[in-house]
Amino acid sequence: MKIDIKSLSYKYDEKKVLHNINLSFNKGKFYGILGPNGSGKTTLIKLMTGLLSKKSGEIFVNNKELDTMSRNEIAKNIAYVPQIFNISQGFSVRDIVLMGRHPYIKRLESPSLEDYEKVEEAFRETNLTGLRDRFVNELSGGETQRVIIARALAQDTGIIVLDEPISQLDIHYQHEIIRFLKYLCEVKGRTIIASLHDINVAVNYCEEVVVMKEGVVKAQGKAFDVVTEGLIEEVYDLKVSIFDGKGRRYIGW
Ligand SMILES: Nc1ncnc2c1ncn2[C@@H]1O[C@H](COP(=O)(O)OP(=O)(O)OP(=O)(O)O)[C@@H](O)[C@H]1O
Repeated sequence: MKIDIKSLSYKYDEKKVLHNINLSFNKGKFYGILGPNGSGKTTLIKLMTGLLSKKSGEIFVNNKELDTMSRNEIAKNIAYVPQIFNISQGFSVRDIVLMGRHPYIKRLESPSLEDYEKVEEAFRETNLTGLRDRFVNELSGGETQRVIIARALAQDTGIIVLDEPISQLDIHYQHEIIRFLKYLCEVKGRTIIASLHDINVAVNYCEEVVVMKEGVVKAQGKAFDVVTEGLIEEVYDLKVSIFDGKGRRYIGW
């Protein structure tokens, strides 16, 4: 399960926001996309999940051009966890997670036994079993984020793309979600791509990072190799110090 991006550029009306992006995301790895506000992370994510249609360049999902894939086909390959999830009143946790099965349920048909089993599995994996009958608009931010991740799991895709999955969470839930994403890569072989604002999390948990600035990929590769004091200063315009200890790397300012 992989995504290959070749010579991708994008503009909103006349404003060019991505410039000649070339990237590959490979099976079973956890990728972090870093970069300052407005550097193009969300735009890139929306293009690779088919939410925005590209204007130049190529995006391949498992060697198939994204443009040639139906919405359903994309949804069977890539699950998307958005940055902001507006939940309509009146949906239970179970309703939302079952929505992950939509690509598999034929029009006018009811969910199958397999659909319900996938939903139950997603509940178990995200520790949501006890919350399944609650209304989603009555949950905390951390619980809501877990519900959206559970929906992505129920979608049963090889690739999960998340836009800032932990930026609204306290450190307990940040840790829980990041560890869970790592487990999905290492144990379940999923490809995880997440935009992240926390450089410390990206460096210590992601196998590879992509660092963007003003719509350009400034660096990509193994997190420990790529994230240097010089690169952070160049990209974020901020002097930082990097410390190593107990097998971890800390970026301080
Ligand atoms: N719908 C839109 N119409 C016009 N310009 C947009 C639109 N969405 C984003 N932009 C612009 O595109 C650029 C990239 O935005 P994008 O949201 O992709 O960045 P980002 O790295 O995800 O930012 P953040 O970290 O703040 O979420 C910014 O200059 C932004 O103002």
